[in-house]
Amino acid sequence: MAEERTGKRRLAPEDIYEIALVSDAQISPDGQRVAFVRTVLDRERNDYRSSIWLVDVAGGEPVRFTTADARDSFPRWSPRGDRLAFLSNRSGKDQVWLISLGGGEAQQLTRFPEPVTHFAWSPDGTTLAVVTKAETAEPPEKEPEPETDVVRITRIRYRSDGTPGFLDEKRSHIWCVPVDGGRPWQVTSGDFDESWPAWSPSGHEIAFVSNRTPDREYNTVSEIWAVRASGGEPRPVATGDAAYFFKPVWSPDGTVLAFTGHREPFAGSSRNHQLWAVAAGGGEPASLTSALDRSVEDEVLTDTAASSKPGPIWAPDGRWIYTQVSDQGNVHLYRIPAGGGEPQLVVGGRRRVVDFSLSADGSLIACTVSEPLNPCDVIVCSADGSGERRLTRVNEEFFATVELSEPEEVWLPSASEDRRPIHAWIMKPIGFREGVRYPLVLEIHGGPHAMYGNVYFHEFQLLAAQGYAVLYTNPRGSQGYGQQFLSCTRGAWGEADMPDLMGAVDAVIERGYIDPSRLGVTGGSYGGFMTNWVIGHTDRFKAAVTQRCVSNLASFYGTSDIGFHFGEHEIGGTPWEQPELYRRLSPLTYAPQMKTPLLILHSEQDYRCPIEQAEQLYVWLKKLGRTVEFVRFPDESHGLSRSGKPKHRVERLQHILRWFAEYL
Ligand SMILES: CSCC[C@H](NC=O)C(=O)N[C@@H](CO)C(=O)O
Repeated sequence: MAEERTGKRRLAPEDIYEIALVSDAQISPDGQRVAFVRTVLDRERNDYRSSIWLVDVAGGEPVRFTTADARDSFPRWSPRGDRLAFLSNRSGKDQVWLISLGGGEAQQLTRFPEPVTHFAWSPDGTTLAVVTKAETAEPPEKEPEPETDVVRITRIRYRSDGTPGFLDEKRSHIWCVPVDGGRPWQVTSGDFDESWPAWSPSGHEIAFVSNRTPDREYNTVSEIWAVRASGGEPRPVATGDAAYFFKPVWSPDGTVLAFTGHREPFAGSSRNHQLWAVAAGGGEPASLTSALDRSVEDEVLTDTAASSKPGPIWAPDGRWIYTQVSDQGNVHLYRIPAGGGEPQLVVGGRRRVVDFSLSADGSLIACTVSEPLNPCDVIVCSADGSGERRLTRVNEEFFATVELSEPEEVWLPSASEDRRPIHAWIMKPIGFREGVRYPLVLEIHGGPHAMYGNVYFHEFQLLAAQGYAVLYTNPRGSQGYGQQFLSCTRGAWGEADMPDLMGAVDAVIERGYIDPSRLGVTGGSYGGFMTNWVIGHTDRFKAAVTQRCVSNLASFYGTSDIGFHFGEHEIGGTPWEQPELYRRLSPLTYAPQMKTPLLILHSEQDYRCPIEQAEQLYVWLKKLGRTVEFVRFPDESHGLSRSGKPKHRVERLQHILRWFAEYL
């Protein structure tokens, strides 16, 4: 029907292979060109490939600049703009490569035995500050054979989601690597993990992020330190037990350091990240965004994006600091007066500013943006946001062939006593006709401190393509609506937010085109927790899919890589201090009440919400005689839906569609 009307076909799970992802838009110092990363899913190799592309700011077709059959990422212009440094796995592990804008092949700069995870150009363009866990600059002649395969664990942090196996004893440190020959030297050392190097404008010092507190094994502190580029003892800049600081950036005159974060490390993601400034010599940091009541980070969730690492950027005239701000489902670019004052919106609209960069004179900005019907493109505008132009149309051709459902942005009353309006999006099914009543799928986001928003979401579009209406909301606990809304789910998981979800479902049913006997529910991570919670507290849903879920908070405390801090803060105590609270808030407690046919999707290497969470739920429901199925994804982590092997990503989507087709 839809096809007849529009001449377009319906979206399919495998269409993830048709969508190219662009990210990390880096404008050249002279503002003439933008380098960006273009990532595609390689069906044959069941892997990802990415390359660096260039596009003229004046317009024209983007051109592919790096051509290796590899994963190239993180392009960064030399200060003179005559070459690009980037990360590439061409030699096996990610290392720094250099390519001249004048032509010629890329040259490998670093040969560390461990991957390089981040780097920064020195202001004079002679040296790179590089982050790696390597202990030597060159690989050893021969890797020593391990004496045993038995693993001895002595630290509380011994696994980290996304790192297969167990964490090793190596630490991430900063090295300096001369760009035109010469031996690299190690700048920081010791039992600390360093990240995010930022050169002082004079090139004498490097600021960085580390946790150097004595209790660092157990706490979640993140401090700002600085060290002479030649090496030596680092000095504290913004440190101590109340530091939860990231992404340092120097003022152009070198007197001030700005960074993001907050002052309650244990509260983690449940606090807005603010922008702070401190005298570069150290002192008391002052917040520049305390009146904003929003986070200066990108908090939006999607299943269709490549990663980049944007941080605040100080304008060359020293007046402004540019930063992302998460606001009601959008991620906008703001500039914050460095001396204090009203933040100014620079790039707004119903969209997500994924990353951004400034030309050397600060007159031009390049950004990657994402919108509900377009996953990603590169735009350019002036320093105040005026004169915006789109430089790429990466997926225009593909999206001209498929029909998408345009999400309607609405505010719907919560079913809680306060009837608070909850921000939500409704997608009508493809082929929608007046007078017909459709099944509805409620999507619940994770975090809980993240947000859905104005971005393309393949899973939602697929459900709409299969004839479902889709509802997604930002209930209590979500980012983007202020501190009070963000943290009010503490000690009240499920209890505080379920009424918001159910109020939204009721409000959509009232619109008249939903069949109330055909409601489905799904979500991942905390959204999986909530899916379990919801079906344990109501029988209104006819089918459910729980993904990377949590079912038992007491075992989550001991098995998740973040259980002993995130879990403890979010629930409000340890399992031995609050056994009744852990029992009350665990979905498993309500398993006997769960009647909804449930599909459990889980990755076997999920160390965030370990697969034992799914196993417990599966066996309990099976023993209770319920309709339940368990699909396990080998060699995948918590990030399966976003960065898993392409074939598994397609299979995951197919399982979701299959379950709803059968039970909804
Ligand atoms: C419910 S326990 C851990 C939840 C996890 N939070 C932090 O890592 C989570 O909900 N993650 C979300 C958002 O990133 C996800 O979609 O995986």
